[in-house]
Amino acid sequence: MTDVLPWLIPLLAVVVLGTVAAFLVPRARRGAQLPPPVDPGALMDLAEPPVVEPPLVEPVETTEPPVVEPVETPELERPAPTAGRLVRLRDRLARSGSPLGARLLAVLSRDHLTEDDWDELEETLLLADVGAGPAGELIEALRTRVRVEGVGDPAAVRAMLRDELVTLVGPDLDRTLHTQGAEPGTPGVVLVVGVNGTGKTTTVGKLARVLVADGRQVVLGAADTFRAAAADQLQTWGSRVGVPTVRADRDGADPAAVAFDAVREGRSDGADVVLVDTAGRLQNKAGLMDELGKITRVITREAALTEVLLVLDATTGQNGLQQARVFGEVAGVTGIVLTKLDGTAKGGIVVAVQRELGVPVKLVGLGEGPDDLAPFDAEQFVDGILGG
Ligand SMILES: Nc1nc2c(ncn2[C@@H]2O[C@H](COP(=O)(O)OP(=O)(O)OP(=O)(O)O)[C@@H](O)[C@H]2O)c(=O)[nH]1
Repeated sequence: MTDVLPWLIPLLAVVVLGTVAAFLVPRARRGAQLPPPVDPGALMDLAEPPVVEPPLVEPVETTEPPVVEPVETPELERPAPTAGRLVRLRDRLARSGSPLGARLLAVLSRDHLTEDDWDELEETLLLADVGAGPAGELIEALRTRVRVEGVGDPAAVRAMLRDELVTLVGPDLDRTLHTQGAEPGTPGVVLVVGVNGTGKTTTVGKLARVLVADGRQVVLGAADTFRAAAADQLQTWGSRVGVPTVRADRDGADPAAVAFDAVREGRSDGADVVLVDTAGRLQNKAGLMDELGKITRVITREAALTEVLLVLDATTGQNGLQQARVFGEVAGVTGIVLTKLDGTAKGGIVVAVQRELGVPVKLVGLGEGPDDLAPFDAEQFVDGILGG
């Protein structure tokens, strides 16, 4: 036994070591296997949402100072003189195809006027928006004169019709635009109101030119803070003739505050007239109409309102009368501006609206050109309609 021991011990050691190795090597191989790849989506579901760092914004190095473009001062325009504007523009009335004059003359020139002829005359007047009352009055006046004077040569018929139309339009109405300050040291203040799109901003711009042409110093107030582009539009009108515009520093600002600032600015600048443009409003929108009342009240803290102009679109016909009525109540309208008379055969609205409101038409818009606004005059207007 002792002889076997010296080689038996190493043999046992080899056997033990082999067994241990056989056991350990496969485990080591398994442990070395990589776990299957982890789906990042699955982790995202379980883990806290990652904190997303904002991307680093590289500071932009400016090597050159920014280029400041010089502000170009536009060359000031010289508006057309006020006198004679309606004469200059009156062919627009005739050209706009105002068939009123031509048709009235054609019927009146017939040899023997029958009842049908008189009906036709009345219908022509109604189609031109003269209104039933004034149309009836005109027919009566013409009937009387035809009975007395007879229907003679075309020139006499024309003169007769002209007379009666001028009477209907109102040659004696005071159409003065009140732009003188109510007290010494205060500017005249003209507030311009009306429904959307009738031409208020355009009218304020054109009116500024009329006043500049007459040598007056004007300030504009952009109290239409409702339509974003209105203040820009107004400012453009003003800058063309060197007239400053007071405007809000943000959209939707309080229009009464802008109106107030404009009047204050006009006063401190020693301006002659402040023209205040307002947002278009529907006559049935109570909030906007209240706002108009507020604008009026606030302005008068600084200076008296000398004129409230209601801008009416002549092409809207009888609908304009309804507007006129409501604005008359809320804003105390003192004068009417009839725009777009160049685009309508409904010149008779001049008569109808004056009757409806008891307020004279003071200005008429006869085109989109900057000087296509004219002080209204009954005789020149009728001559325009009759194409004479
Ligand atoms: N043909 C013609 N177009 C006119 C006349 N007056 C104004 N317009 C046009 O009418 C459109 C509306 O004019 P605006 O001055 O913007 O009207 P607004 O009343 O200020 O409009 P809101 O601010 O939206 O209420 C413009 O395209 C003007 O050029 C006119 O006498 N004749």
